[in-house]
Amino acid sequence: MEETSVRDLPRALGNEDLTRRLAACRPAVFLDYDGVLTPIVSRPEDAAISDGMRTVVRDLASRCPVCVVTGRDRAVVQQLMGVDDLVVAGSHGFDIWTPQRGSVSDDRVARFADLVAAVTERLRTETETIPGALVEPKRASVAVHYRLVDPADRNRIEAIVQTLLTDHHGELKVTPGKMVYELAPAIDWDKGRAVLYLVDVLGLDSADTVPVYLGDDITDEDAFRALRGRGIGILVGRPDDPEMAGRNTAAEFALASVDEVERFLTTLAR
Ligand SMILES: O=P(O)(O)OC[C@H]1O[C@H](O[C@H]2O[C@H](CO)[C@@H](O)[C@H](O)[C@H]2O)[C@H](O)[C@@H](O)[C@@H]1O
Repeated sequence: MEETSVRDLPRALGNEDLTRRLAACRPAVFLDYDGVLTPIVSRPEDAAISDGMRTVVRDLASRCPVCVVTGRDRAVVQQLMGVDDLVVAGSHGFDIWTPQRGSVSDDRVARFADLVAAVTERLRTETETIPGALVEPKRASVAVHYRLVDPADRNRIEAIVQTLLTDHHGELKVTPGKMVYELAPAIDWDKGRAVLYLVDVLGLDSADTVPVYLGDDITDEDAFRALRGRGIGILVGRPDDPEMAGRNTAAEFALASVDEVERFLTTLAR
């Protein structure tokens, strides 16, 4: 799979090649939430979408298919966005919902509810004495955040996660994100699989539709890879951001910030 240094990605805004490709087909837009529709902030519960971004997402959804593909719990992201009529794939694509059909998740996911509950409980108990550690429960996965943890204590979080992986060998997987470990059932499913599933379920697999995915985090790379050759991946972030340092990406284009995302979506919505 072809990957590019974030530093070498062409910018999406004003890019002639991208403009030509988008003009030739109807876009189907897949949007990550944190770092794309809202800036990264210290506490997950404070990541509220701006009125301007909410309006442009709504405008876009009235013109073409729009899906939110997020690591967040589905209900939480719907509440944070103040929008409940979009297709949402929550918990990194493990929990997929459409306004017309309700839940359309892969059947395997429901079997892991007990595992996710047990891992969430252990994370809560074992990180209790680490100041700043945040455990974020979700319907089909769980995150443990260390953004607010003293750097000297972060290895304690990593050790807890490693022990959980050992104790649940073969049934649990971890994906690192931006100052977070995301723990999910170890099934062959991720944001990339979720996007391809949605393309199929929503009937977007036609020659006149081009899937466009906007994401910023490591888990979004699965979606960029999945769309290579059949869609367009756009990475949101700057190469000089320490959380992007040294990263290679399967995305084809870049937007530098949430403000640029809003400008790009505004252009698409016209
Ligand atoms: O797939 P996404 O919609 O981008 O969600 C990825 C994770 O985002 C959230 O955590 C990140 O954003 C927080 C708020 O800006 C920040 O405090 C945290 O450090 C970041 O990792 C969210 O809380 C997670 O559940 C998502 O999986």
